[in-house]
Amino acid sequence: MSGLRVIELYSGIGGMHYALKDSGIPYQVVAAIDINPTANQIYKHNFPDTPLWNKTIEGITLDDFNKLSFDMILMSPPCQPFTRIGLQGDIADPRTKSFLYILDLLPRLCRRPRFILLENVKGFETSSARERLVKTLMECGYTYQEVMISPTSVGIPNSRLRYYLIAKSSTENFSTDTCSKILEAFPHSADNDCPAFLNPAESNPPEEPTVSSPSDPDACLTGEEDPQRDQVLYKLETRMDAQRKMNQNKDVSVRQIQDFLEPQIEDNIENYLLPPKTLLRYALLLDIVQPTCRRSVCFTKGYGRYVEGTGSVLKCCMETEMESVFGGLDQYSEEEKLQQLLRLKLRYFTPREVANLMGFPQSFSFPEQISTKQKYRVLGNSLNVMVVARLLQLMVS
Ligand SMILES: C[S@@+](CC[C@H](N)C(=O)[O-])C[C@H]1O[C@@H](n2cnc3c(N)ncnc32)[C@H](O)[C@@H]1O
Repeated sequence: MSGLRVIELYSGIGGMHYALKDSGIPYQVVAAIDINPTANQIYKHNFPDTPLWNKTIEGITLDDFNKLSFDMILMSPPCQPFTRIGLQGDIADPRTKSFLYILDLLPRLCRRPRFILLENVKGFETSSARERLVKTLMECGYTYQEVMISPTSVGIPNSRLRYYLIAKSSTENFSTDTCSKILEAFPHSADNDCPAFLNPAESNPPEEPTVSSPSDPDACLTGEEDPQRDQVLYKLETRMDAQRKMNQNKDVSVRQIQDFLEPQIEDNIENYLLPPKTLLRYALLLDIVQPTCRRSVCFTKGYGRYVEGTGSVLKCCMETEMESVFGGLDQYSEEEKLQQLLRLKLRYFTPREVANLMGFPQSFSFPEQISTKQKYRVLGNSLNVMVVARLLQLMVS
């Protein structure tokens, strides 16, 4: 196949571009489009030869899009309108405007792209934006498959459950079987009896998708059968939380955290140790992992600044047992408490390590002037490169 002409919308730091590279598909990114100056600096630093448009998507005319004559759209529209903890403004949120503009343009393009891949947060699957997307794709004669998947599916010890949609123009040679379910594993894997693509001719109009139990263990906290599930062991953790983490750590199909750590961090560790104030105030809320673990929670853009729910921290002292520190913590004075917590030697993952856990290659780097806070921020907005690479291969094959 000759190189596909690709447009990367909402390009950020180029997660989609790295996924394309990783997929082995011959390609040429003919335009990357984003309005974030920091993300754009990082993108330019890593892909100096790719045309990068610092423009709002809705400010680009149909004519300009036609001139690009592209075969593939890759896009991760802003997720804030769809996040479960957000206001869920959905299509009424101004941040969805550019996405609706793309849906409006698609039927009017002189030459529609052969492939479309979209990434978004869990929550998108029940949105009106998703309904409109699916409706537009069907009207334009695309076959598509939706997938909800986390990087643990590609052996990476990080939870980042995301919604993906892959679509191909029906002029391509595909299976005509239907599958309206949102898959929870890669299409055609042993876990699925669903075919890879949903054919518009045989499918029903878009409706509320069915998602069975979430594949992301961090999102799977029902366990109603266990009467002791809510009993707190230590560190605000219930028996069920502990069991879930233990099961994740036993899954040898997932690599260990230590494979993703920077080798020379000891020289620089002071910059990443959790400060005493954070330890004292938030110790019970931290998600703590150690190098031998096979799990970590999703790194968000607030990592390093906020503690709760922004990403795991690393216990560097292997000799100190968590239970020995957290067991009787509430009986100590503040000073004693701090001494206990310091024994764990807790630190943040470095931006490089977060990038590793998100599947970015070693060739990816940040320009010198980008601060640590900015690095965490743009990484938190990005995606898992290896998951997208796998979906691209499935879409194009
Ligand atoms: C979820 S992030 C995408 C991240 C990207 N896939 C990556 O790997 O870094 C969404 C991006 O969309 C950009 N964005 C939001 N609204 C936009 C618009 N109307 N036009 C262009 N870019 C926009 C933001 O600046 C942000 O970088």
